[in-house]
Amino acid sequence: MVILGGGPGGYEAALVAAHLGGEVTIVDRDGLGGAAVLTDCVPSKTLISTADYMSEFETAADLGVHLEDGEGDEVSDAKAELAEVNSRVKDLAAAQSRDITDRVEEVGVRIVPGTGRLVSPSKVEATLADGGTEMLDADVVLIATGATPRVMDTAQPDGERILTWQQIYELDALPERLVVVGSGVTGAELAQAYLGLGSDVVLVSSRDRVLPGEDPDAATVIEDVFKRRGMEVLGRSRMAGVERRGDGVVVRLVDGREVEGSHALLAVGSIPQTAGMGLEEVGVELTESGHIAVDRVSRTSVRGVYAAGDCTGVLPLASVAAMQGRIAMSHALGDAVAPLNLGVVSANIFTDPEIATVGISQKAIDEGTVDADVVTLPLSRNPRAKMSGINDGFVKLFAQKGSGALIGGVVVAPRASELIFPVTLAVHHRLNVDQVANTFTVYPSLSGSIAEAARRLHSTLG
Ligand SMILES: Cc1cc2nc3c(=O)[nH]c(=O)nc-3n(C[C@H](O)[C@H](O)[C@H](O)COP(=O)(O)OP(=O)(O)OC[C@H]3O[C@@H](n4cnc5c(N)ncnc54)[C@H](O)[C@@H]3O)c2cc1C
Ligand SMILES: NC(=O)c1ccc[n+]([C@@H]2O[C@H](COP(=O)([O-])OP(=O)(O)OC[C@H]3O[C@@H](n4cnc5c(N)ncnc54)[C@H](O)[C@@H]3O)[C@@H](O)[C@H]2O)c1
Repeated sequence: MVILGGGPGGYEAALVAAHLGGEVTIVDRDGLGGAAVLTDCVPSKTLISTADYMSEFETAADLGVHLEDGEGDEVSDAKAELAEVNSRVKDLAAAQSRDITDRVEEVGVRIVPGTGRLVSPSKVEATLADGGTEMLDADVVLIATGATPRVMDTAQPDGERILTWQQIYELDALPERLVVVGSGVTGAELAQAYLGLGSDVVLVSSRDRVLPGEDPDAATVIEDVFKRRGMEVLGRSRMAGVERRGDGVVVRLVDGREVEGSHALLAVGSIPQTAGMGLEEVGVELTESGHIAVDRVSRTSVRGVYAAGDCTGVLPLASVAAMQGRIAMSHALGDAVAPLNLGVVSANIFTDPEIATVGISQKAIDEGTVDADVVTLPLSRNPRAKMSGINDGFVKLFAQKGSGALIGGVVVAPRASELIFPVTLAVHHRLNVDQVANTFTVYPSLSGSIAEAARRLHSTLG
């Protein structure tokens, strides 16, 4: 088995293939763990952990805690040393990459540092990082080369003041005024992170509201929190371009307005890394957007060539990339395999509060493609939330009409990423609302609201 790309799609596949007895080689350009570990998921969540920690100081007084400086004067703010924060982020990412390298090497996987391209369905040429090339024979090839930030001709990153999300960890001082362009998940998460760290932040959002692809109630909560904490959110504002001016940057909008800042962060989406790799020459079908077309067991249009992760555009999450990679290897090696089921994927947006989702969406219900009952409980009525000073957030559950099977849910809360698991378990195993409602929860706990929402849905049955 030859795997191109050592991100979650590639390395998780390698582990499964090795356990199933395959002889596995990974060709990887940037380091194991991929963009997920080195520049995207892991660094952003580590940065956000520092920002979250700092926002605890802002609400400390509400819980009766007053912070003093050395002279006994009350202070309400902590200060982030960005150089220290970024050095922790990069060390942590590098350590995680090393851990993954050790894990795959322990099970006998060979790692070839370099760039791979397909010569035929059974041959991969690796241009080696330390010079030269190597031809690798393969019974099975897995392409897991990920995606890279989309860059516009009129908005070229310079790595100093005009930055992609992969370049921000080189900053050694906090941007005074950061203009974040794009209010998808990447833009929203990082805009709030820098706000929490102490920057002035302007969020340029091309749509009516932030997080356009997400649950509208959840996005409304987040936009309100952003504004309340002092972020300037420019709705219906599309960037035309960005340039350096004096000591700062100017983001030009298509309607002629200009937004000035000390730095700009571009978060306007990603493009798949599928060009120049011999894919089309070998007959691998690409979609219009340049993604590799795959089925639910990760097969491409060419026998023996599989693809997983962001290069497929199925659902750009590390967890989905890993699952696609594992499925590909199990399928190729003849092990039992269940096709990918996107209906049970749980995802989380690491804003404060977090937004976690699983299963069907509010949009599917509103559009009439799913017939479901909905109950939403604000967290402000939950006893544990009151004790902890949590005012924003809710639990929303979707139950299939008639059967009462739980088919989806949204949790907006601190650590919603942890709270969504019982809902995911219920959706995955098609538990009905009564089974969830009659399960013990700790008193007092935020998860009590999940059981309570299920209890309310009981009244809609039959
Ligand atoms: C800012 C940000 C935050 C995110 N946060 C989360 C999160 O919290 N949770 C989550 O689930 N997802 C998150 N994601 C999404 C997640 O990072 C991706 O879905 C994930 O990285 C996809 O994994 P992958 O294996 O497909 O590719 P990648 O992680 O991109 O890895 C691909 C690897 O392939 C290598 N490569 C590319 N071309 C070649 C070639 N020709 N030859 C050899 N090697 C090659 C690259 O160097 C890289 O090492 C985030 C994304 C962004 C942008
Ligand atoms: N916590 C997580 O799991 C996490 C975090 C980040 C990203 N991701 C994954 O990556 C995917 C992509 O997210 P993303 O936010 O990087 O990209 P995206 O494509 O979802 O969002 C980009 C946003 O930029 C806007 N945009 C594009 N051009 C613009 C312009 N000229 N001016 C202003 N706005 C413009 C788009 O309208 C869009 O809303 C997510 O759907 C998610 O699957 C996951």
